[in-house]
Amino acid sequence: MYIEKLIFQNYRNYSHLKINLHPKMNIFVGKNAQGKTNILESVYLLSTGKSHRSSKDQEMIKWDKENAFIKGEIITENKKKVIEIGLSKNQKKKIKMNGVPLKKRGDLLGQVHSVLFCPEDLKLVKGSPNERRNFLDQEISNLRPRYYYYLLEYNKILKQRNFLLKRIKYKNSFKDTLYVWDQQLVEIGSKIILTRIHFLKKINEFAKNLHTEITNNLEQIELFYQSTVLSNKEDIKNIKDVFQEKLKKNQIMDIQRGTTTIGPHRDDIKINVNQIDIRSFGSQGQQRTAALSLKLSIFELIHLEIGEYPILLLDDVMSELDQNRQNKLMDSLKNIQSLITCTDLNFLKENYPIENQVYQVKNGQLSMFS
Ligand SMILES: Nc1ncnc2c1ncn2[C@@H]1O[C@H](COP(=O)(O)OP(=O)(O)OP(=O)(O)O)[C@@H](O)[C@H]1O
Repeated sequence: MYIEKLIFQNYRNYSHLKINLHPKMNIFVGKNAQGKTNILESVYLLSTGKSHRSSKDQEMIKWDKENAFIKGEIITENKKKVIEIGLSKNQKKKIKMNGVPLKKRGDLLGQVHSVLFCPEDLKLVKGSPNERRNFLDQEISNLRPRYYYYLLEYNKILKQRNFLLKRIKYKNSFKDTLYVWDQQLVEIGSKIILTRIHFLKKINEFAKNLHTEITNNLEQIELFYQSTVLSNKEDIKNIKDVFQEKLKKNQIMDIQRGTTTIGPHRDDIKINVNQIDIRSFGSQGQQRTAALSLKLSIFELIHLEIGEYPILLLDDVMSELDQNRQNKLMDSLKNIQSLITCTDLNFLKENYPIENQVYQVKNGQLSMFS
């Protein structure tokens, strides 16, 4: 799939922008803080309904304006999908697909696929378990939109259970109703755990091959789902039984702490390289390469599942790679659409055909690079 046209109004540092994108490589070059990442962010927004770096939609509205508008025309399976997003300082975000308003952000998931690589990806390996859970949840939701609704439901139940736990501390009779929330938590939480386990197994297969290729056979990667609801049998009934049992076992502790101490909201992904946990023991280079393998695996998995390559967004990553890895990456971009940001064009091989594909970005304005 590829994005054919992008239109902005009062989005970030852009007043107006209208560009036709190349179906293959598009390069955005410019100094720092000119608006290069903002372009990639808009494509991420059109595919997920949210920013990859701001939790508040309003932050994407141009500072002195009340509303922003972002529109993308995407070609997928030879059909055109038009996605429009309207942001407002005092209203909820509005999303339309082919002119029809979508009721929820979840309805947009699975329509347009993009994979973003950015310097912050290192957090995937180095950061807290929350980073890895969010990564997994986001990627699963894009490919299995129903999962997104499981998550919403789970978080709602979890909030209610935690609220009740805090009340039990002061009035013990509330304990009688705890089982209602436990049952619901187990029901939906087990589905989340099982979906994550299956998804991670698929990513693991891709990651193993990609990682040995990227590291010239020097390193082997292995991903494991680390669950607080440990269950050695990966079937739904078994996970439910263990989850229920553990909730009961941890009840006193949960009441004391006023929070639910086990469940998918506390799980993690373990990343081993050459059988060593690289979160704690890996070098920065190893961690970076592992993050790259993880993202590339998602890219391949999307291709396998939907039969089309997603749009690739590379935010300032070329400068992080050595010559060999840059060349490898450039070669793999031949048949897909990519949007690449950079501060110089040193990574381009001399004979690389880049006519009409390089834009100069300066203070929220685009011009063809000459
Ligand atoms: N809501 C907003 N309204 C107006 N300008 C904004 C808004 N949000 C961010 N900006 C501006 O956008 C610019 C940053 O854009 P962006 O993150 O795309 O930079 P960049 O070109 O990718 O830079 P770098 O190479 O440093 O990553 C900054 O000048 C910032 O002040």
